[in-house]
Amino acid sequence: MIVETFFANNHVKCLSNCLLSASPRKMISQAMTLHATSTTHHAIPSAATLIAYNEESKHHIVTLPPFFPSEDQNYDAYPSPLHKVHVMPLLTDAETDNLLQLARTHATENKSWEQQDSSRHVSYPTVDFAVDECIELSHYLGASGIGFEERIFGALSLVYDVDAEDMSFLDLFCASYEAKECIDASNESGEDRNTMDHLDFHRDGSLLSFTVLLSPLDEFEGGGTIFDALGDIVPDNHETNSILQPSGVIQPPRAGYAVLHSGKLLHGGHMVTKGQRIVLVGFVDVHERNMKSGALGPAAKEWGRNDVRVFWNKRRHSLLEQQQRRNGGTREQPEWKLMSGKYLSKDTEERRLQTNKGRSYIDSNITMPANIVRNIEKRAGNALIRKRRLATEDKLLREYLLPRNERREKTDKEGQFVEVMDGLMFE
Ligand SMILES: O=C(O)CCC(=O)C(=O)O
Ligand SMILES: [Fe+2]
Repeated sequence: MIVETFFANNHVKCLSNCLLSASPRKMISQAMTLHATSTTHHAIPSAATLIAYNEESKHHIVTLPPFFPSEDQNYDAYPSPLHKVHVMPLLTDAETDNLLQLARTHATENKSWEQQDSSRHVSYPTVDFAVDECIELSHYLGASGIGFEERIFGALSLVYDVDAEDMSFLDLFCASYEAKECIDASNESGEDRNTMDHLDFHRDGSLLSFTVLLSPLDEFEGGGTIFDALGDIVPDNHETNSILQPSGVIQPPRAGYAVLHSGKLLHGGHMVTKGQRIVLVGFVDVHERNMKSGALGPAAKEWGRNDVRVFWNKRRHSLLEQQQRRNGGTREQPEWKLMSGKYLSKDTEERRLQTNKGRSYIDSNITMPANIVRNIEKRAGNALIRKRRLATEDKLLREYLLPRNERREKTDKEGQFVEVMDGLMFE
């Protein structure tokens, strides 16, 4: 069923060209409403139905397809602002060049792009440096420079419907991806470099995130931000330079563009196969008054369960391979030794009780019954795991950001704190 709902429902505003120079307030007054059509049911939508584009503002909006059953009355808020990934011009060419120069100089002087930074990003160490480590870069981006914070918060505020004053940076850093060929070449010259050419799928700590491309597109191949939820979308044939590429990769059309998305989407840095891709990445925290409390916990728990299933699946495959090698190529069920009595059928349980060995005793020869193994395998299949993971993600995107009328009042905590500080300092 094709329905005109996507942007008509949410009145997603689109930034106009004045984004590059104007204040957020001016941008709001010039904002435009985009309309697009899309499917709301489960058939995989085509790229054309998911991408809306405004020629004047050069603003692309990609809406993630639904994965959570729409029949559930409690979760009909599809698509929410968080289902959208935005690609738009953010920096002028001159600003992009200046930033790239400053970043390159700092990285070279400090060897910042020669090792992975596991101190700031523990689980997914990226090759980067924090902007506040570089005074020149901080000044250039700051209020007396190009006013980057106001610009990016203004853009995020428009497209995600969150007040800019409720946003703060959790992190802002410059990352470098280098193709393997570069690494090999530099290792030949005796240097010990530990660079990255991609970033695995992950979720950021922040509700909102962005990546600004600093390198010109002709300086690298591959790259882009990859989204699990867009992995099934087949880009239209005639759209060879579409921003949406196969496997769910979003590639901005030129340097200076930003990709804005929710950090809670499963995403990564797509493999750079040639050259170097330099990006400015930001994690933006949003004040909790905007969020449904208790929504993230259950989602994270479910994702954790899925990770365990993925782990089990990997182990099963490696066991299968081992067994295949031993048995000369026959692909048989791996034999699972039972570690817990809970998988035993009643008969076996009775038999075990007769032998008076107690419930916790498992004979080292007892293997998991084949029908149970088949069941577990079915539940651990990669396709099913992905489907469940995406359904959980979709549900979170629908409920996490509260509608405006349900958001809690702004508290004046910061204001009071400043008053006390002033009192202490000036009395
Ligand atoms: O390189 C990109 O486009 C994504 C980077 C990212 O997801 C991150 O650094 O957390
Ligand atoms: Fe990320």
